[in-house]
Amino acid sequence: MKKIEHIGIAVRDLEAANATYNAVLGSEQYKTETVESEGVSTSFFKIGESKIELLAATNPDSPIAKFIEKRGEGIHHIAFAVDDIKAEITRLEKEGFKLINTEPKDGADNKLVAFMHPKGANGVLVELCQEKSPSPALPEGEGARN
Ligand SMILES: CC[C@@H](C(=O)O)C(=O)SCCNC(=O)CCNC(=O)[C@H](O)C(C)(C)COP(=O)(O)OP(=O)(O)OC[C@H]1O[C@@H](n2cnc3c(N)ncnc32)[C@H](O)[C@@H]1OP(=O)(O)O
Ligand SMILES: [Co+2]
Repeated sequence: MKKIEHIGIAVRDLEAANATYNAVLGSEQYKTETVESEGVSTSFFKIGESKIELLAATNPDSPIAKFIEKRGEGIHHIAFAVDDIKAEITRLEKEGFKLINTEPKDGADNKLVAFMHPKGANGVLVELCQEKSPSPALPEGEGARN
């Protein structure tokens, strides 16, 4: 694992939290994105080589809605950057850790993601994050309409 890619913070009101973290970090979010498959709306702030990801629920069954109901707002997960997410999943499973999803799935900010259950990681939900490779460039002339 290479670095902390982001820290996820569960919030009730994304716009209000954006204003708070704008003031705390002295910079604006560089991106907002809804990932409906995860039931979240997110915004991202750069902080050195890492990021803060604010997460608000988009529906009552969202993991963020459940988390806030049980524990209130706060740190929800830590995401580590990896080069090869499938290899990391295999390595962690061999070490005896329980992965919530063993097939990488689409996350926010152009990433493939997988989660480790908090029960196996001292109460911390761990996310693995791999940058998606850019789509291969089309040969010259292909893809143009005229
Ligand atoms: C935007 C996409 C992506 C990105 O690109 O960055 C994201 O970050 S998406 C983030 C949202 N998605 C997820 O969190 C997916 C992974 N999470 C899950 O699959 C579930 O939330 C869970 C971790 C398996 C828990 O689900 P469930 O068992 O249904 O919830 P419970 O409420 O019953 O909790 C059981 C147990 O686990 C504790 N818990 C829940 N969430 C967390 C957490 N984030 N950190 C630590 N502990 C957590 C919860 O308190 C319960 O504990 P006990 O009460 O002691 O049993
Ligand atoms: Co995340």
